[in-house]
Amino acid sequence: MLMSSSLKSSTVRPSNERVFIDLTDDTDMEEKPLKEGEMTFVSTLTHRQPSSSIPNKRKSVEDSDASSINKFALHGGLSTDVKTRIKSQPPSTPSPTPSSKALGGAKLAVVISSPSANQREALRAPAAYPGGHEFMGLSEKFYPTKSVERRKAAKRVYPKAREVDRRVVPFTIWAESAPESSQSAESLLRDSLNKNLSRVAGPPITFDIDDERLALLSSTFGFINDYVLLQGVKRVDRDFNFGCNCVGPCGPTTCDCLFDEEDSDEKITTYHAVTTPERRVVLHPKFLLRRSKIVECCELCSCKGQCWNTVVQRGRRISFEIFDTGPRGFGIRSPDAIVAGQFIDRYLGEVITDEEADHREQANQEGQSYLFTLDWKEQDGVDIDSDEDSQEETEQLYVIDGQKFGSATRFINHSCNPNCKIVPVSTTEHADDKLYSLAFFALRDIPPGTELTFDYNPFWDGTTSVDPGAVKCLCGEANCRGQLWPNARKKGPGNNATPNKKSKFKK
Ligand SMILES: C[S@@+](CC[C@H](N)C(=O)[O-])C[C@H]1O[C@@H](n2cnc3c(N)ncnc32)[C@H](O)[C@@H]1O
Repeated sequence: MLMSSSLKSSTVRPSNERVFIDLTDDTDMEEKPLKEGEMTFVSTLTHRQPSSSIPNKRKSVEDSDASSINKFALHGGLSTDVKTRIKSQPPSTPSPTPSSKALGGAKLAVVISSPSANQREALRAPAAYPGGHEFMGLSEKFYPTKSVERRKAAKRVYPKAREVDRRVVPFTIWAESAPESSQSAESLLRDSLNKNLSRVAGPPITFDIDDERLALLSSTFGFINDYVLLQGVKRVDRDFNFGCNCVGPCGPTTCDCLFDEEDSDEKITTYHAVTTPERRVVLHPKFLLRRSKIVECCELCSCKGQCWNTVVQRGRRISFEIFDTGPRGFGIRSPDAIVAGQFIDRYLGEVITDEEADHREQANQEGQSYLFTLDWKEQDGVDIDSDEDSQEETEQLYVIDGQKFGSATRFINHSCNPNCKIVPVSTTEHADDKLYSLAFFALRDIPPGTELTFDYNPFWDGTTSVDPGAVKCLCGEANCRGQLWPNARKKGPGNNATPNKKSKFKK
């Protein structure tokens, strides 16, 4: 940690005294600053003694770059001013954490800014984030540091004041990477990103992006292994789930998990094996032309989820490289050869309600869009007007937001001549019509190093007039439609984004 170079303490403190180091640089504090010398053991950091359970005495930080970096480590992200500082100056050499002896027996507590709404969510669902609390840099214990929160606390509106527990949240970025003074802020952020990636399931994900942009990406995006369900999003009760009752091995045309062909009792085969050296199981060619959902076998099935009909749930098998496409932002390609029908990866992110997605979309009118509505069921031949539950269903749609957390597929750009498509897949939760996987499959053989793309508007009605308010398409294909979505509303890659939420997915 960074404070021992300025560690001056020699005074013996009573063992029950607690010393606070304040890594926030809130400017909304009204309290009188501590007098110089009141706390002698740290000089370059803000420090204070609590006069009650809510911290209220401090002097402002003389922020060093190292404290800024620490702030990043604690928050899992950077404020704009911190980004600027990191860009302009390298961090100073961090030093070891002061021992309790050096503190004269006093207990040490570190104060960080109150977590953001997203960080609070991560605290509630740590399992979904590789590294859990540590990745987010937070423990479940924290003090409110913003004056508005402290005022609420005074009125007992805020939950009981809490403190950061350093035993739960070590300063891992320092302890594990022990950066040299020559290590740039960018490379620290790169290390942090690599650490996040080391916890992501599957083959390697690498980058061909300059250090500065990679650092920014590292500070704004985190890779996850599964959906993160946010407020208002629930899975169906496990008791409602079910599996197949196949006698003997599940058959490619007989398994109960397969849907029937329209107007026939014949089952739709989902996957089949192809003769490659690895004998890959791929999406059946007929299925590439369908809009059907796939229901994979699961542990509740007679096969216990061990048969051929379990591809998406087994996870990604190909490596990715995220690279800079220039005008279309980051894109993604694989160093591996991909065969037609091969599973690529799932689209992941925070799962939010449709209402929350509308708020986020409003707030991000100009930015890139990572929202993806899970509206397959609504489009599954249901006559919305005559369905008595339709109102309820419409209100309860869920949306995946891959902006802050997601998988590498959140970097897949649109093309009017795409080489991938998305298929809705139920893996383990057969009864859950609202929450299922969005799985990318290759539409054709894709040579190594080719950018992966899909059609953001697969149910394009053929209109040739380009909406001037729409996001311009820069795919460069001969059949380019000129726009990503049919109108200025940008709700998501893959969603056709009309306000009445008509979807591309049809069974
Ligand atoms: C899901 S993101 C794709 C990854 C994104 N390029 C990035 O840098 O993170 C969707 C956004 O990428 C951009 N994009 C994707 N395909 C594009 C295309 N064909 N032409 C122009 N922009 C595109 C748009 O800004 C869109 O909102």
